[in-house]
Amino acid sequence: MVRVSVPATSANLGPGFDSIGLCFDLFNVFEFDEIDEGLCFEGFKEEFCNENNLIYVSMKALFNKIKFKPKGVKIKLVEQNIPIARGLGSSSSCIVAGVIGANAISGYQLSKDEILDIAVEIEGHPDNVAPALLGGLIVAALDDNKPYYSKIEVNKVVNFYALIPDFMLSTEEARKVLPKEISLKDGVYNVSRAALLVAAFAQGKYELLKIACSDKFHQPYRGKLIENYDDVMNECNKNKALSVYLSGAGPTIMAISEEKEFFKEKMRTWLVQNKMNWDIIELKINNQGAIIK
Ligand SMILES: Nc1ncnc2c1ncn2[C@@H]1O[C@H](COP(=O)(O)OP(=O)(O)OP(=O)(O)O)[C@@H](O)[C@H]1O
Ligand SMILES: N[C@@H](CCO)C(=O)O
Repeated sequence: MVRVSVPATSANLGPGFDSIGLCFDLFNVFEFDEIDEGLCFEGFKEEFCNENNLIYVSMKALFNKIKFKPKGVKIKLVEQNIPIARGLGSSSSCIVAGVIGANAISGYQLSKDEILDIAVEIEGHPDNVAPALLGGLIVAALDDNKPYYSKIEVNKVVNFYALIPDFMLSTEEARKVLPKEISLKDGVYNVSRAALLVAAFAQGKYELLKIACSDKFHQPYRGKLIENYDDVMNECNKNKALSVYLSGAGPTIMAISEEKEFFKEKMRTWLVQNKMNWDIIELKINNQGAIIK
């Protein structure tokens, strides 16, 4: 049996659409076994117990690549801590776990970079699967669909608060509302901020995040899909967040704050007063990425 633990991620970080992502200490845990025959699921909701299960699809991608035929496969969901379709990388946790689990079952034939290539091919963009696999802050670009990346270990502490609504927003739906083209002005706005964001994390200059985390590529369009989006963003800013951005494809809104309990308690009280059934959790950066236990 192989046990794989895959962390949550927050992609885009504002301006880094499809290219920047950060890894957090919140894990989904899976177990993999080669069995005598068939496909067996344990611990999953009924809707995921079939051949379309993203973990199984990801396993098959690796098996096909190396031409390995398992007799049968058992996949167990041991812990699901990453909420589904909330912008915290639940799909990349499944993809990364599946590819790692299949690599283990078939005798560890592929390297981490080869695992990443397969995971990116399945997800279509690298900004969730790369930090989930490798940890830290990942900056990545695709060239001919192959990912090229650089990892920054983030060691200077800053507090991240995920404000998680009680409704889902799938990445598929959230990509449908994006514009096909962007203006040069918006391009310059995002390119300059994405570069500033990476430098701010590399040098621990978090005071730059206020400017660096803003975006014109996706947030203005996706914000309209999220009830209370503007109110939550404004309230985080009122409570002196260093920065606020839409995590991944949303609907989770991520606030970065130098304040600790004060920020969390103020926001929690405000959510209750406004009868909004959102959760707020503190997340710590994880520099390690997915592990086999
Ligand atoms: N435990 C699970 N078992 C099977 N499939 C899962 C599981 N968790 C997530 N998924 C798959 O991932 C999909 C959600 O992925 P989606 O990309 O929409 O959101 P996300 O990955 O949570 O957020 P984001 O990509 O914005 O960070 C689900 O519809 C399902 O297909
Ligand atoms: N970069 C992706 C992240 C979600 O998977 C998006 O914003 O659609």
